[in-house]
Amino acid sequence: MPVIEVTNLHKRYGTTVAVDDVSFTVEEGEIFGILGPNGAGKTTTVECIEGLRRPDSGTVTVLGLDPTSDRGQLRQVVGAQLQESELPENITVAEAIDLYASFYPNPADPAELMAELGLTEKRDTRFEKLSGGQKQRLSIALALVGNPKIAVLDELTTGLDPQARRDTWQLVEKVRARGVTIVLVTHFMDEAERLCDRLALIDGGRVVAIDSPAGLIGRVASEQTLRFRPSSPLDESVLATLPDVTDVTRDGAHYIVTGTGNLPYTVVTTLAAHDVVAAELRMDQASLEDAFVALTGRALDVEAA
Ligand SMILES: Nc1ncnc2c1ncn2[C@@H]1O[C@H](COP(=O)(O)OP(=O)(O)OP(=O)(O)O)[C@@H](O)[C@H]1O
Repeated sequence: MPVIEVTNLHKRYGTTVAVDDVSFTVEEGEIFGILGPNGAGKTTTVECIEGLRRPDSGTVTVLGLDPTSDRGQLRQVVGAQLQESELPENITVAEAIDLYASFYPNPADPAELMAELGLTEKRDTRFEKLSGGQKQRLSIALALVGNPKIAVLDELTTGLDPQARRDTWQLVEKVRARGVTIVLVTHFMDEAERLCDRLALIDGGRVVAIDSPAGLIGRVASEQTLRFRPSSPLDESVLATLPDVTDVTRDGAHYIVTGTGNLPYTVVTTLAAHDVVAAELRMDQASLEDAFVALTGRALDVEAA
């Protein structure tokens, strides 16, 4: 059953159309990504879901509520990550969590939440002294302190180093494992590919496609390429006649095999049957980025990365 339904959402700021026509549904328990370049309308869309902005037309329903008219009820069930500027610099981690817990009738246990988010050691540290990753973890804690059914996470890992990004991704998976539905706004392909069950590609205020990451990739490229150096000479026709193989070419000592299906398995087992080992084996597969370029006709602008 969908927990969020967005239908023909349209929102403009003066003459700027931020969201032209966006429709999607989010199912209970999934991580739903909203992926698109800067200015695509992602934040405006989730702000309409959070009741922070009123759509000019179209409808948004969240757990049966209208986010604008039922904002009070909505805040009890939707946890939003707060912007950094919303916290005073000298508040400590524990004070911030206690403060936000006081807004809710059935808040999470602050000590448990801090432990789960790896913040226990930082409980008495002031906000301004936290690292980027720690601030991010605190903002996730504040989004979860009300025990929401839905958490909206916007640009979660922007500005974080690679390790902190991976830690944050694990955290998001832990949150989902608790049964929280997650709406994740991002312009990072790897993040979307790793975390999202389904995602909406948004460009210019419109939905370009909605699918699983694998489904989106599969729409634009069903072929894979294997490159390797055979450990002993091999007749190309042995590979070229395999059912999954569409093409075999040579690049010096290397073979480049293109095909579909379970290509690596087919090729490696065939080589083994001829006592040949594939040395320096590398596989190239289309990525979400390739899918984005193919579906929108342009590369993702990552200036804010
Ligand atoms: N408060 C505002 N007033 C005027 N224009 C705005 C406002 N907020 C957003 N916009 C414009 O609306 C368009 C969509 O912005 P939005 O922030 O929703 O996109 P986004 O996909 O979240 O982008 P980003 O990844 O850069 O945050 C942009 O052209 C932006 O400049």
